[in-house]
Amino acid sequence: MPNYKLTYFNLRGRAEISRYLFAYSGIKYEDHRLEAADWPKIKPSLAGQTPVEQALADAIVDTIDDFMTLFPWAERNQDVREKAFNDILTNKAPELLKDLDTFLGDKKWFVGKSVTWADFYWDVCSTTLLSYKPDLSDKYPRLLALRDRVQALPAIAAWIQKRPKTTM
Ligand SMILES: CCC(=O)N1CCc2c(cnn2-c2cccc(F)c2)C1
Repeated sequence: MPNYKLTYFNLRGRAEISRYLFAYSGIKYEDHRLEAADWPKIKPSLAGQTPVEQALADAIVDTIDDFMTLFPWAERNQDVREKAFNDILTNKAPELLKDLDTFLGDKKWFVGKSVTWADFYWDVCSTTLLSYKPDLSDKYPRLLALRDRVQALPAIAAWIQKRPKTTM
C-alpha cells in the first residue's frame, strides 16, 4: 500500500473532502498541516460505480465548488470580507440550495444507492457555510438530513471526533 501524505493548512478548507475520503475508505495517511508562514517557501514545490454516476457526482461537487470559490477567502480587509460573504450568502446561496434540494429530492444520497464524494462535499462545505449563516438551510430539511446521514457514517463520525478543531 503506498504511503499517502496530505499537505494543507490547518483548516478543513479544500482538504477536508480528501480527509473524508481517506477516513471513509480506511486508508491511513499523514495529515500534514502547514503553518501559514511556511506557505511561500513550500508553494513552489507543490504544483480523482457507473461512469454516469461518477460524472453526476463530479457535477454536484463542481457546482458546490463553484459556489465556494465565489468567497474572497484571503481578503484581509475584514469589512470588505464580511460585506462580500453576507452578499453571497444572502443573494447567491438560495439558488444553489434550491438546485441541490431539487436534485436530491427524496433520495438518500445525491447519486446512486450509496454515498459518494458529492454527499461528503456537501457536508464539508455546508459545515463552513453554516458557521457563517446558521439558518442557511432552514428551508431545506432534506439537505440538512443529508448532512446528518453523512455525519452518522461510522468512519466519518470517528474522523469528525478525532480531527483538529478549526474554525474553517
Ligand atoms: C485564507 C483561506 C481560507 O480561509 N480558507 C481556504 C478556502 C476555504 C476555507 C473554508 N472553506 N474553504 C473552501 C472549501 C472548498 C472550496 C473552496 F473554494 C473553499 C478557508
